[in-house]
Amino acid sequence: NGFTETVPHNKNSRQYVPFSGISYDAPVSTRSSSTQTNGWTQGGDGEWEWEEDDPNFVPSTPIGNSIVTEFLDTATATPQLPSGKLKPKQSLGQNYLRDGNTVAKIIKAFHKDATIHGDRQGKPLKSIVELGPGAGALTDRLVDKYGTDILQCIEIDIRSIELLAERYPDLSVHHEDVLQVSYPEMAEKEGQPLVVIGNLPYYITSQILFALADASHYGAVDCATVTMQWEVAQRMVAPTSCKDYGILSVVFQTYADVRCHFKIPPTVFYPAPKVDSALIGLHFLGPSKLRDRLAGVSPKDFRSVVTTAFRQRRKTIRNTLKKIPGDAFALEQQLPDDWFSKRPEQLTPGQFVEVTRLLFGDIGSKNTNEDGENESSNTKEVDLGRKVWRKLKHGV
Ligand SMILES: C[S@@+](CC[C@H](N)C(=O)[O-])C[C@H]1O[C@@H](n2cnc3c(N)ncnc32)[C@H](O)[C@@H]1O
Repeated sequence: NGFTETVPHNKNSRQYVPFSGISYDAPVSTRSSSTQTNGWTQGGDGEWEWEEDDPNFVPSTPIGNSIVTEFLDTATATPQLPSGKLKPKQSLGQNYLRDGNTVAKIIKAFHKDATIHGDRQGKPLKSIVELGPGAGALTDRLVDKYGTDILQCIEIDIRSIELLAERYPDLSVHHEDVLQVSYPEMAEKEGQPLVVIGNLPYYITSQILFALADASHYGAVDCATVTMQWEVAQRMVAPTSCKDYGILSVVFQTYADVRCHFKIPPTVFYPAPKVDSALIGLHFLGPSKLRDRLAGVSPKDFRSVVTTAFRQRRKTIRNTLKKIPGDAFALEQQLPDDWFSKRPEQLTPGQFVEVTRLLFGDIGSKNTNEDGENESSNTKEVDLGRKVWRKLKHGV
């Protein structure tokens, strides 16, 4: 499929063509150059902290009723924030969309993602999930466009639940922590994969994305159109050998086709965050294509290799891989010499898959019964795992 790169017999003789599943709707004008800003911290080993999103994020504007009212006065054609009822809570990452044009652009991009891009072409649009509807900036447009029957929302803030219940009595809004949601169960109930949209709370962006990746093991989520910090978006789409290339790039470029729709300035949010944002479209491959792309390796093993490698960004692959228990002999014998001397950011997602395969073998080869016999040589039957990327404490 153009992604997996197998190691040739003569290990020094082959050209490796990096996979690129990335596309841009619009040219992306700037790349961040700083490694210290925008709410991401970089550890002493050079790796960005991806488990706890955005630890330093502080909304720039003090929060109060008067500001909400002022905003209502000045932004007539924009999403409505009911004065006094829904004061933004920084602790819940509440930066409401206040600009009608941006909402319209997001909905347009979502519609494309949900009906045209990836494998969605020709598939009916039947089950939309909005993450964090808040005061309903996106919800209003979604209800206008698709009605309440095929839309459901997940929101942790009871004030939003009450507000939306008043506004849309027929709309299903689950009062739930988005990190605890079981997407496979939701999709099973719906009888089809979900399409997801959300202006995400930035303090948990990558955890939400990792939960979606796990859900894709079960074909529970087809696509997601979501906002995130510009820096995080850059990491999602970064090509190999770029400074932003890291765990998020390798994982999501393996699991999905990733698209950066457009950049979003802070001014369209209330309160305005200190950072730019981006709208990203993800089309998950689903279990069958993902298994092909993973060339039979287990996502858990893949995770070990990728996270260990990027935890020691400065080290060469040879030194990093010493730390991973696995078939070091097979690796030493078969891995091309020039791969050993590379640093993790120089390995394509496909090369990470190949390194994992050499170290750990494929899922089918490990699936033995008590007598040591192979129970299933067909890797297509093997479960890819329910909690590989999301934290153990999250979800069921
Ligand atoms: C950036 S705001 C977006 C609000 C609205 N969709 C908009 O665009 O104006 C993020 C929303 O996610 C909600 N939220 C934060 N943490 C959440 C969680 N763990 N589970 C569910 N919703 C959460 C917040 O309450 C808030 O409504």
